[in-house]
Amino acid sequence: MGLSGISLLTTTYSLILQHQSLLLCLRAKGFGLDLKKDMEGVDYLSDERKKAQFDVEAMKIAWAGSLEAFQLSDRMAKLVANDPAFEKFTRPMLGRKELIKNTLRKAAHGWKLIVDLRLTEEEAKWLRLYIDEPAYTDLHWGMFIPAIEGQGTEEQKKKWLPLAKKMQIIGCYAQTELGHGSNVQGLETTATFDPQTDEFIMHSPTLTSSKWWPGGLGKASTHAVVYARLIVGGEFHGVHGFIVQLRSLDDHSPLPGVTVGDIGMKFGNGAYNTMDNGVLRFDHVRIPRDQMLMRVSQVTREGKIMQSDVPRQLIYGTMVYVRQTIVADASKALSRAVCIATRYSAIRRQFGSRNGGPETQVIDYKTQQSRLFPLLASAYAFRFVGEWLKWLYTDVKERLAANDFSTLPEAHACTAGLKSLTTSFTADGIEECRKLCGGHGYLVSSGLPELFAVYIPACTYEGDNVVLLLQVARFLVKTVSELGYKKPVGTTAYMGRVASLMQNNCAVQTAEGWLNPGAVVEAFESRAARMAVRCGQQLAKYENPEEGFAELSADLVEASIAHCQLIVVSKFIEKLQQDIPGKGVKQTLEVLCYVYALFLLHKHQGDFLATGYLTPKQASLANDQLRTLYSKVRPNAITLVDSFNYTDHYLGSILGRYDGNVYPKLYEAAWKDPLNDSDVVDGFYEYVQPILKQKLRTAKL
Ligand SMILES: CCCCCCC/C=C/C(=O)SCCNC(=O)CCNC(=O)[C@H](O)C(C)(C)COP(=O)(O)OP(=O)(O)OC[C@H]1O[C@@H](n2cnc3c(N)ncnc32)[C@H](O)[C@@H]1OP(=O)(O)O
Ligand SMILES: Cc1cc2nc3c(=O)[nH]c(=O)nc-3n(C[C@H](O)[C@H](O)[C@H](O)COP(=O)(O)OP(=O)(O)OC[C@H]3O[C@@H](n4cnc5c(N)ncnc54)[C@H](O)[C@@H]3O)c2cc1C
Repeated sequence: MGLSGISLLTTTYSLILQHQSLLLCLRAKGFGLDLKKDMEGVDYLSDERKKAQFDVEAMKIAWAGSLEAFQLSDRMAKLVANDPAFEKFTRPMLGRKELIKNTLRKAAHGWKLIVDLRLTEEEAKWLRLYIDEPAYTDLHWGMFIPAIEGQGTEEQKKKWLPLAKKMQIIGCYAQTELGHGSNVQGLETTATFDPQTDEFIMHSPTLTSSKWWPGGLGKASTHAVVYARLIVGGEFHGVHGFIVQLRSLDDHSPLPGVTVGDIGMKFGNGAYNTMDNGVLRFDHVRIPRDQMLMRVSQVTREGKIMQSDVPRQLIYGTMVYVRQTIVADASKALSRAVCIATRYSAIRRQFGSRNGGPETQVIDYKTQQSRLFPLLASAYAFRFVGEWLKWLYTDVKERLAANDFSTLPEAHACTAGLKSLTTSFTADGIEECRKLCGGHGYLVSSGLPELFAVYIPACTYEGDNVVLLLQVARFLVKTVSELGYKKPVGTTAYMGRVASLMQNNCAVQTAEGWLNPGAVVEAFESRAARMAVRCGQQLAKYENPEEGFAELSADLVEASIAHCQLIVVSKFIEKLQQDIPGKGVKQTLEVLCYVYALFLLHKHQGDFLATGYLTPKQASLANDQLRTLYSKVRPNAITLVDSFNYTDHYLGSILGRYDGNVYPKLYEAAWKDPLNDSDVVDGFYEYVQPILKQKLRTAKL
């Protein structure tokens, strides 16, 4: 089709949209327009794509981490996108029972592909990601298996892992209870050792001890790792994990003494309701002694407690692992929302038409850029910090295997803090992307409402974000208090220069002066160090440190955020010190890195000014530079989101379509809504017509 053909069609559509009643009339009379056929194959974003100042294919590899990682992810994305079994358009319209059945079907189809195509564990992980539907398999692979791997003995791993990895059993992670989630030491479920029979008796003594929330527990799991208070000889010996069979492997019915079910509907349509979060109660259920996970502590046949030289915190190890994966997931969720909002912002036009010419693309408004581009930069920042955190976790895991526990506190603080920082920002960022898309962003077909509904519990699960920042604060306060005699290392190494960070002030004199990694890092280090030291000084005024900690907790949370933002900024800058091939790739990433850092500096300028590191003039220069940076991002915006390499299936958004063919597809989708199956709505004759036909006798009307 030639250009004149396209413009003719576009004009026709706008006329149609303005005169919808006319179209309804045409439809009713059978004059249907084949919108799909007419607009297929046109790339409405091609002009935008031509503006790119970098090699998109090389950027895709930088985003994926390596050529191999890119190829693997791309293969799995296409495998899912081309398989009609993974259709998800109708998901938000399904009732709960249909929804769960549909999810079970997709999970079974996914497993069949994994087996038939002999996919590796890494490929299978990406396949599940692109299926893009929360399911019991997430918890089976993401928590049940890691819990056994991290807390089981060699013998236990040998017995349980092959069964789990062949999916001959399905497991979940049952820790949270109705009465306690954050406070793990407050759990009430008991596991009492019976020396007569060499068994543990699992019991739920109160209503509040009912397990509540575990994903996959409600309907799918046959087994669970259950966290319970270990009681031996009448004494409490801390909370431990136990492998407990819940349902029959023959007919899936709950075993005697086990009460289990789903906890009910959650926020949003579709969304996380594909997951069977469950409730579980035990009535004196007996399990063999060797089903307590015994890497940390062992209970002998005689009922003796033996401690290995492994710290008790390893019982929390699965959470450290999952928090690390959640940081990587934050960049995926944020980049997805940003991809939708960026493409749509280039298609959407409002105001500014001159001499009958086109209106302004909303992406060209500076306000739109100042809201959108920091989110784009954050998606890249989270991608790189996630990559680093994966490295840190792998390193810790190797050390733990060799009984070196020295880096565990740092790993705990980093995973807890970055999980909190990235999920809170991403949840807000998805909602901002919805607003950036105006009214159409509120349509389910934009993909944003479901993405938001699926994503927001990440601020709560795997540790409430405030509770986790308080864990970071404990770590920071400890680091500050030990400065006199212990050299801080890793992410707190900057505290070792606390004296100069407290004294030196920012030297930046011009807006260009902010384009200096050293100046940026020093600003973030000084702010974080000063906030942590200030908290330490305040705490010292309290006789009871716990009381002081509680009293100052809001300030401590802010100090933790400053520390975590410093980590993200530093890791982005470190990434740029590596060799990053491809024309213009490194330069474009540098722009994004400065956008990320200076956006944070602008947003939190109160901290930077209050700690005395910056003058108002320097803060204002940072903001001037930020405006210039937005202009540098603008020509690359579309190709920067193309570099995420998301298929239209994965994005699940009409507004974010690769070809930008938004209006015809939105229009087409509306007619697929079941409400439009008939012209006269079900219920009209019962409830609407009687009102229309009533003869009012009321005097006033
Ligand atoms: C791929 C999967 C898809 C994702 C789907 C999502 C599914 C969701 C699953 C879940 O939500 S599972 C349940 C998650 N639950 C939580 O995250 C609970 C949060 N609470 C806790 O982690 C702990 O209770 C607490 C807040 C850390 C407090 O624990 P406790 O009272 O025992 O400790 P403290 O006295 O505060 O600290 C003692 C000591 O231990 C250190 N520490 C705490 N946690 C860890 C850890 N995970 N690893 C290493 N070390 C840890 C802490 O720093 C203290 O150290 P010191 O100061 O004594 O040196
Ligand atoms: C979708 C979803 C899936 C989940 N999946 C699982 C699962 O598979 N397995 C599992 O075991 N659990 C699961 N959970 C449970 C989850 O881990 C807990 O909900 C989470 O740890 C938070 O605990 P809580 O609900 O007890 O919150 P609470 O601790 O009751 O938090 C309520 C409020 O109190 C505040 N607060 C609590 N303690 C403090 C404190 N010390 N200082 C200051 N403020 C505080 C919090 O900030 C929050 O604002 C899931 C939850 C959700 C929403």
